[in-house]
Amino acid sequence: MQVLKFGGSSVATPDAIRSVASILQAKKTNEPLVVVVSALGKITDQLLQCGSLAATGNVTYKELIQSITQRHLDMARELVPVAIQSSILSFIIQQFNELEDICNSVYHLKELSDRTIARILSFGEQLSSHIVSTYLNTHGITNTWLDATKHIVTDSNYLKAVVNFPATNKSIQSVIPKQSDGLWIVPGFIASDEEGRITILGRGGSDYTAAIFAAALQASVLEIWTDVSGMMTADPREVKHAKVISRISYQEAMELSHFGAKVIYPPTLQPAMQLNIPVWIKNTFAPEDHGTIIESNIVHTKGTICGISSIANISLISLEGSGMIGIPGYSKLLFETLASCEINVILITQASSEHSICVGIEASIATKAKKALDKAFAYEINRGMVNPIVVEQDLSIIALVGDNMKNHAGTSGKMFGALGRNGINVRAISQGSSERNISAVIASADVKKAINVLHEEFFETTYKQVNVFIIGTGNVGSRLLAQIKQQQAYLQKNANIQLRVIGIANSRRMLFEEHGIDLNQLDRLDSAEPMDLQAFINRIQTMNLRNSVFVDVTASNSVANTYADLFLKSISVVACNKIACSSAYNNYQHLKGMATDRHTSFLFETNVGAGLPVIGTLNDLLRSGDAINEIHAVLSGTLNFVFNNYDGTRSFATVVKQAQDEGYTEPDPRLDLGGTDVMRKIMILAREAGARLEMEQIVNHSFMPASCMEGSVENFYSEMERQEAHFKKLYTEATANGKKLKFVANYKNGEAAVGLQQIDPQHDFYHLYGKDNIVLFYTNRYKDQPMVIKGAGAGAEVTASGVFADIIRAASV
Ligand SMILES: NC(=O)C1=CN([C@@H]2O[C@H](COP(=O)(O)OP(=O)(O)OC[C@H]3O[C@@H](n4cnc5c(N)ncnc54)[C@H](O)[C@@H]3O)[C@@H](O)[C@H]2O)C=CC1
Ligand SMILES: N[C@@H](CC=O)C(=O)O
Repeated sequence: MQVLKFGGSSVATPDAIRSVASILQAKKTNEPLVVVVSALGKITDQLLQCGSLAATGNVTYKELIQSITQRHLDMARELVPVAIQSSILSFIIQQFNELEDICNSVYHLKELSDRTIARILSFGEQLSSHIVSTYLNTHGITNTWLDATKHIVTDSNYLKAVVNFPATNKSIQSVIPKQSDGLWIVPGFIASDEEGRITILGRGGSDYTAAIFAAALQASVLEIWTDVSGMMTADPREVKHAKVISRISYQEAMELSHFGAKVIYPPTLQPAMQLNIPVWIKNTFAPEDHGTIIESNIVHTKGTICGISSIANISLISLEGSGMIGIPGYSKLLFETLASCEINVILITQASSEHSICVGIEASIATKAKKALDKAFAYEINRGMVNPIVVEQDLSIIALVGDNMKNHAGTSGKMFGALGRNGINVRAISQGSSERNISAVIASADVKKAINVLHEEFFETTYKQVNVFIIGTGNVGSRLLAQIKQQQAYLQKNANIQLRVIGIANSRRMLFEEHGIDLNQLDRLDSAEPMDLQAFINRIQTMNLRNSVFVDVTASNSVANTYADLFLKSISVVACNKIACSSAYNNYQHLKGMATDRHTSFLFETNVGAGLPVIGTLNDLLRSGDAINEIHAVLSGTLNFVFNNYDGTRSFATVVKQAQDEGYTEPDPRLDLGGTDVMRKIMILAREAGARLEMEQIVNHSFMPASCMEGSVENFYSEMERQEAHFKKLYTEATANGKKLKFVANYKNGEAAVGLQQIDPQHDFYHLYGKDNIVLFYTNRYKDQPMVIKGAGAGAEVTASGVFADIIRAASV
């Protein structure tokens, strides 16, 4: 014996009913089949509306009945051959005449009792089951229509009737023999009381009918056919990569369904569950899909949780006060008051300090609850023993569900770690002793992000999604975008990172694409909306995507000033812009502190030495217990290039211009030539090493004539031409001494200085070619021979790759 139930969507259209027929045909079983049918999709709501309109004196119920009649007639005409249509058509018309008579009475009496509602609603299943039965009979699938109202016996609670199981089981067993190959079509949802008055079985009623038949007949399986391929690991409208759960226990299904997975309403499956009858969720429109089997004793081989669910529109009600500690009776009064107002409590937490009790309830009844509780606790509130009730709004519950969580350490750590890293504040937590569910109350605005974060953490072993927002598409930014484009597929395949660029901006335009910008179509930026920095930041925050990384590839002060707002939302920042880290020490520390507090990344490896691993190495030394005592370095790629290439045959200005054209200089090359860029870098290293250093404290022995540094960049170049003799003299003197010119930065004992030096051939800095940088770290462990880091220290390609590495580091946290 098998029982199958087809829901409203499975019988909503003629094609859907044809699919039902194919499914039944494919069964080819010798077992008896009972097929329970819901009303055509949306009909139950419309029938209810007919009753309500009539009861409120609104005559449009007649038009609504007309259109419902038409839908059923059209359905029958399309499905049943013309020659034999007349009997089903007259049945439909007769049923709707009856419905109209009932609604007319409601209209005249302006009275709509529960009994009448039950009667009105019963037409939906009566009609759909007759149409299905007739269609099947006329297409070679012989069946018997069985009136559920004659066999399911209930009390007279018309809208949520309670089944009399002994009478019902006996009646069903008497009409359906266990040993047969018959097929019965049964209307779901409807029953009758002992006087034969129609009753309905409440929410999920057709599932209940099916479960009642399955239990009465001790079916081998109960199949629930619907329009999705089973219960999923998360709501697929929220989580793109949600997967169907192939097997799940009854208890897990209960928990998941309670928390919003609307595929089934498990309480209605209770009769089948009590007898351990497996319940199989299948898709009428994709019958080849496996679906979900709900049964007992599931052994999950993978993972500790089977799904993630959520409930929206929650309010938290808090009862708090020092007068509660150690005094029994507060929770009794709280829950009694809520119960007396028929307020359902969805979640409960109480701290072991007994100082507060917090309950989650439906938001729509929060005001009613507060009023009732303030009244109930008026005495205690007036005496200051407890505070007036606090209601927090705009909240939702998210829950992890899984039998395997029991006695399995680490699930909640993983859950809250992932939420924390993404800046999702948890307002309340609840875990029952069954350890099958961990629930957290969070802001509704964070729900989508939270579910995705958790889904990724627990289910998506394939890859982690990282959402990147880049400002700056110049010299370095354009190379960064090219490198990301080249590596996206590689990262997904080899590093399990799906790196999506969601926003790009420069000083003129900004472009967003929630599902990732196609990096082959970057010219779209030229016609995108005008750049507005605040709007760009707001957009990142409101998109609220998980694993968001902001990348600053500008040299802009205003962009650097946005980092704090980003950290507030736990968004990681990667910057090659040096302004933030070389700003006032307090600001630098504040930003680093914020990033740490928010468990997010602030990475700026390229601030010193471009793509060279300078800051990372320094931090590794410190983390492993070493201390930086001295730093000696050549930190300007531009100046090293200039002094390596200037020999008096071309003007100094021409060589500087070449450095700029090759992408080594700052957007404003005067910062390189005047030494500011090197001052920033040595200060950043000193700060990272633990020194509290400001720019004003660094001594700069500048070699630039003051006149070159005044006015515009144009003036800078023309004045350098005029001062050629000065640069030639510097060069000639050094060469005459057998030395090379290097712009050197030194740090020792909390003091730093930068300046041009003549370097002799024995020095580590002498053989430093092209645009290379070199850094010598003298530490407690590297006393005599320093740790040396050397290599290309400027250039768009290497800098972009350093930024890219920081993005991947931020993504890998
Ligand atoms: N070139 C190199 O070797 C290295 C450069 N860097 C740093 O990289 C950063 C970028 O350098 P480049 O790409 O050479 O500069 P660039 O001048 O070529 O590009 C700067 C980009 O930032 C955009 N931008 C500037 N201000 C903006 C604002 N307020 N809002 C939106 N967009 C804005 C510009 O439109 C442009 O797209 C600089 O901070 C530099 O210090 C760091 C290490 C090495
Ligand atoms: N302009 C800088 C680039 C790297 O920070 C340099 O020349 O070193």
